[in-house]
Amino acid sequence: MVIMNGDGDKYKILENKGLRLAQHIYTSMASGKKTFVFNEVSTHNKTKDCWLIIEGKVYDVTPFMEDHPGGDEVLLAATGKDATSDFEDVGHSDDARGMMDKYYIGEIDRSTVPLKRVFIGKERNYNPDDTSAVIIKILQFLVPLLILALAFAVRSYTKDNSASA
Ligand code: HEM
Repeated sequence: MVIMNGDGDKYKILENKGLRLAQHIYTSMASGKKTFVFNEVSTHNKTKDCWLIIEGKVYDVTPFMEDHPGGDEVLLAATGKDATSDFEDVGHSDDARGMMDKYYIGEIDRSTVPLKRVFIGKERNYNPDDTSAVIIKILQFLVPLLILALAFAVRSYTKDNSASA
């Protein structure tokens, strides 16, 4: 099953021992550059050696760290994971996106990226034609009516009896 979040990102839902995991589906195409595995990219997480994964591509932003307008700390904090949503959430300009090519070093092997847990809500068995719910509603009216009718019957029975006595 494939779902889409509010930002238009697509996720493939995988079931694993009752746990639902969502794997980000990237729209970018492989480009013939080197393909890295996640563990390799993750080791580049220092001030003088910083690689990022954004939309399925790997960027070596080491030379850009000092000049990054958002600071080097945010870049470091975005290492060791898929930084796509971090990058998107900031709302980077077209200029910023244009700069990315300079730092692009290859693709990430998507199957090696740890799955991200996303909350997709509880499944509800909502059924507008739920007959049991309709029966309960009818019973809610009928039961008090039956009790009332029974009370009247008992009352008129005892009245008749006392009148004939
Ligand atoms: C190759 C990767 C990146 C490039 C080339 C880049 C470039 C830029 C540029 C040019 C700006 C100035 C504002 C703009 O033009 O949008 C900026 C701002 C910023 N960036 Fe990045 N960025 C990158 C990755 C990231 C990542 C992964 C984060 C993590 C959250 C991040 C966080 C920020 C923040 C917080 C600002 C400051 C926004 C503000 O104060 O308005 N950037 N970036």
